[in-house]
Amino acid sequence: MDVVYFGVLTISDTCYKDPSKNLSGPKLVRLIIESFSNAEVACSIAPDEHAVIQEGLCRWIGSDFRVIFTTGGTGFGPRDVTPEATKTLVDRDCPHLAMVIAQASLNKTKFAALSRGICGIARNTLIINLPGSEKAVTECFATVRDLLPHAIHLITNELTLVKRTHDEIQGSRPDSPVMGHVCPHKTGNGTDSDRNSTFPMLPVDDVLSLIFENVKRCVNLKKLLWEMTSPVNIPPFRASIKDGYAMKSTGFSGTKRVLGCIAAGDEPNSSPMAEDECFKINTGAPLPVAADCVVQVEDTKLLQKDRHGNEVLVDIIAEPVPGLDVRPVGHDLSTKSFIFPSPDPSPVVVKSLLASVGSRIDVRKPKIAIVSTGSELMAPNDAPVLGKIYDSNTTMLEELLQYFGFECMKTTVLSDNFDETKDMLSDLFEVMDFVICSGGVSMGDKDFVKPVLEKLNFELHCGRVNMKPGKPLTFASRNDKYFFGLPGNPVSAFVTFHMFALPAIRWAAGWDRNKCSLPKINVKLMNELSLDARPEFVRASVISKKGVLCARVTGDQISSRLQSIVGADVLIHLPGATANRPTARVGKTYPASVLRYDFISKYE
Ligand SMILES: Nc1nc2c(c(=O)[nH]1)N[C@H]1C(S)=C(S)[C@@H](COP(=O)(O)OP(=O)(O)OC[C@H]3O[C@@H](n4cnc5c(N)ncnc54)[C@H](O)[C@@H]3O)O[C@H]1N2
Ligand code: MOO
Ligand SMILES: [Mg+2]
Repeated sequence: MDVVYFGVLTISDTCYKDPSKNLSGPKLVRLIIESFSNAEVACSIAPDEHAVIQEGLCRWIGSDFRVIFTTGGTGFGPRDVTPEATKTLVDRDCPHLAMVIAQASLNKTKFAALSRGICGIARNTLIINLPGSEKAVTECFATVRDLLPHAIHLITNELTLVKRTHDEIQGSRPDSPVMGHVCPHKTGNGTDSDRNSTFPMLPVDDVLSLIFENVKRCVNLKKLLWEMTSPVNIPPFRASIKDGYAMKSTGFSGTKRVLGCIAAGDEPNSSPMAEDECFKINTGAPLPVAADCVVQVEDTKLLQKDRHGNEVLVDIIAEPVPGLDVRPVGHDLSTKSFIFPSPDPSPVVVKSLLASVGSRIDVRKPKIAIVSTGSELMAPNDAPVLGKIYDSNTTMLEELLQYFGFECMKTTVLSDNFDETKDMLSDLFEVMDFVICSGGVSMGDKDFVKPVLEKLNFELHCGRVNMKPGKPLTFASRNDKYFFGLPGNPVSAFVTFHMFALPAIRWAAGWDRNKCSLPKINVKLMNELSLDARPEFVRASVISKKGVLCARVTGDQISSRLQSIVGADVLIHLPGATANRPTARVGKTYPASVLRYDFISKYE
């Protein structure tokens, strides 16, 4: 097993004079050894002197040392010069690494703002400045620990080292529960000797960013809807809020003569009315011109009817006050004001609000087709055939589109054939904006989707995502045409539809970016789960226990088992496993994407 060399340089006048005071240096050494079984760590102490610090660093840079941690000398004191001494030695800055450290430290204490440590690459060596305290180095090391194997591989740019980095540093400690760690950067060249996928395994968030960067909007909802003003007042007349009697508020309570009845739909009555007179009126009916208030029927007594049964005299018990139970003209929405107080593209909202002002706009929606690939697929109404399976993805994706308010214009099932796939996609894209395809995107010699896209001159933005399920997800575009290649396993297709295809379609349909992805909540985990090397999106039912949202996993999570979507309210986001974090524990809180509106399965 190859050794990976680390250097730890303590930078402190005090420790230089009295090494027994050096606590953070030995602490770092222990942390490195505990984390990486094949690590060899050299350590040294330098005073806060620019030249001596550089001398110490240069002893290690460019030799076999892959990572140097410095501790101390990063503060605001006049002799704190570690960042300056480091800066002139590095060839390439790593500001984001420094940012991650700062961010994590700031979460613990705002005094972290007084540390000026930098990170950078000097030849083949990564230098990381950490503060001087033992507590700070422990916290900062925990922040960067998992990044180191990948960082080392990237700096050295060696595929063999990637593998070694995996196998030796992270995965194969005899006591490590994490075997087979997956490096998101790992890509092969697809040749006979390296048959790994040529597509880098991108983080989920990077794929979402690629989607938002590349998908164009097919409609400008801002211009079309959000800036639209009302052509009418609601209500268009002063309307009664109650069933009761309309009168003048100046007439006070007491006995009043009933002049007639006004029902919803009647024209506003403009006959004169004295203070001791009133009209019987229904909810929603227009107030008589002479009236300024309504007293509800419960606050009146019927005193007299005529022989036809019509009311003649009523006793008004409650005091009539101006405006009582009257909705003024334009109270709910006035002419020329915005119809939508905020952008909300839900079809229910848009269509009903437009209807309320007497308008109808057919907002252009993305044109979407669903394609299922697989020579093994039978339609659900076919008689069973040996070797074939029923196609569930077509139905599932069609229903999902409908559930989220989009339409599927066409569905097609294709066998695993290059030309058939190419011709069909070519035809579909004559009309469609989106093709949501499932199957045929992984590593098999019948997985033709990626080659077909290349043949059709699509740009493949993503061919693999670091997630489970859904690894081979493919996203490609050509001008204003977009292709999602969801992995064929039904649950992978289900999860990747929600995580990627839905946000893309919503974005194209004009939704605000922060509304495109499923809403997220926090849930308490009810099952202990071993973590996969890939971040995992686990289907679970939500149970509200006295208001606390708890999530129970829906059985076996293998991506072929469609039953795991039964009762699935959320996708719990579990992180990838590390040597220190092999499991997700019961009672721990995790973020979860909400799959459906009725997302609480049970109340306890
Ligand atoms: N050598 C490797 N093999 C596989 C890898 C890998 O990285 N290296 N990835 C695996 C992962 S992860 C997934 S997910 C699948 C995805 O494969 P494809 O997208 O190529 O899909 P197919 O191979 O066509 O089918 C996979 C599976 O799903 C069933 N299927 C497909 N379509 C439907 C449908 N419409 N209804 C129901 N079931 C469907 C199909 O019969 C297969 O069993 O690849 C792994 N392989
Ligand atoms: O990504 Mo696959 O979906 O792990 O089965
Ligand atoms: Mg396949």
